[in-house]
Amino acid sequence: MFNKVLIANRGEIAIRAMRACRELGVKTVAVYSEADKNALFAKYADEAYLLGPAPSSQSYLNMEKILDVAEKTGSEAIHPGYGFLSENHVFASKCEKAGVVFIGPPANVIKKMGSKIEARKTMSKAGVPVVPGTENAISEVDEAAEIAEDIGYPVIIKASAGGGGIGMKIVHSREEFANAIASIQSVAKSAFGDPTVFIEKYLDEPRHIEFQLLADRYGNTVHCNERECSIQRRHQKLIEEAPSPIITEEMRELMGEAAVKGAKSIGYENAGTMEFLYSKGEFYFLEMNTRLQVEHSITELITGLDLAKKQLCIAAGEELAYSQEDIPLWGWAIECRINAEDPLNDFAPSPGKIRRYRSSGGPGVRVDSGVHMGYTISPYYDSMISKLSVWAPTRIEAIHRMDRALYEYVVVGVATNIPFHKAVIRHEQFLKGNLTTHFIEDNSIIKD
Ligand SMILES: Nc1ncc2cc(-c3cccc4ccccc34)c(N3CC[C@@H](N)C3)nc2n1
Ligand SMILES: [Ca+2]
Repeated sequence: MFNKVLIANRGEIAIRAMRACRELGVKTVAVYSEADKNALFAKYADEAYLLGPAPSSQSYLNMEKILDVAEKTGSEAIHPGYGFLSENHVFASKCEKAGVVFIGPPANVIKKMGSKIEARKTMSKAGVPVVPGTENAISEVDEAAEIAEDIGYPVIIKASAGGGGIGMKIVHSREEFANAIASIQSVAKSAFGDPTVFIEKYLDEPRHIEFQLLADRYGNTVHCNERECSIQRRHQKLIEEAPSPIITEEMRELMGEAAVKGAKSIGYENAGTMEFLYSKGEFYFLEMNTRLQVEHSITELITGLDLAKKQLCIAAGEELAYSQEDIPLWGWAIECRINAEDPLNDFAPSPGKIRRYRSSGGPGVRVDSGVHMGYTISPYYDSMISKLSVWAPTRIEAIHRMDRALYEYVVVGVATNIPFHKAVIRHEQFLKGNLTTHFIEDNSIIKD
């Protein structure tokens, strides 16, 4: 096991990684920006170093500075968290070259899964169902139009380098096609510096079901069940649950097997998530995330696993001491992302100083937070205050528990989306488990 690990992130995920290190007796090094000099994570670490000014490009994305601190402090490994450099294959290979262990998959695997076209092709070859669509990048518009005809409208055009829903456009007819391709290519070019696009059959009302994976460096790979992430708003996940109300035992086995098969086919290592679209009893590979995700907490709650510790153990060369049968699924977990956003002002970020703060507690409640009383939420980063997760033996009990936990949560000084979560968790469609990706707009839940 490592003696010292640098956490190249901030907020709740930095504390999450540091908690895992502390339990393993590993020393921790924090790196922070000017805006985070009073942040909890910087205090929690054994050592903390200033990276630079608040803008991410001058701090949490500054690869050289981070590697410099790792070298100076004798950190043997770097935990990238999520966001920032966590799926940056250039950074992962710089770590490898610098002799610092990047806690995640090998750089070439990150690179491969970062291209949606490459990922689709690889998964299709491995026998994982993919959405019907183009095999390769679109080059000629006319040829692409032919393919769209074969697929059958509506189709969706996606940027290969895209993620989180940026660079997607639904096309309903031939007439719209040419303009749609051109607009996505220019969006992709400006957003990702890569105009490559591809086409898929548009699945109506899909559910977003993702499988948590764990793989060691010796080929042992298991899945840790699924998470339902369909309650999204503008591609930002808001409420997640594990397991999914729609996935049966049989379907879980089929999708889990596909996820493991796909991960093995690319030589996956460490924690990862395979995202599927689920529609009319069929599932299709959507994309693979080569990092630990925000919502990993609910998987930990229903399995008893500590995924962050597993990441450290795997990166340190330990074998995964589990076979698939050893991974339990017990009870039900729900997570609400508590953000400093104003639901009555189109969820606009609401940075500022937290004057009163009392997080929820009691039976079956877990709060992963990076803030504290008196902390000022910065406009430079995402507006997450915390992840509020609950566990209970059944879904309905988990819903009642989340309702109670939301009632207890006190944040004064910034607007939060707590009222929004209260409305969703009480909504009859939610109670019934009717969670399509159109849930929010279909149910105009925005009002307080
Ligand atoms: N072929 C095909 N058909 C329907 C889709 C619908 C969506 C989608 C669109 C809007 C919200 C969503 C929420 C959860 C899951 C998927 C969606 C979608 N994506 C891809 C990125 C993800 N954040 C949203 N891809 C799709 N692909
Ligand atoms: Ca992704």
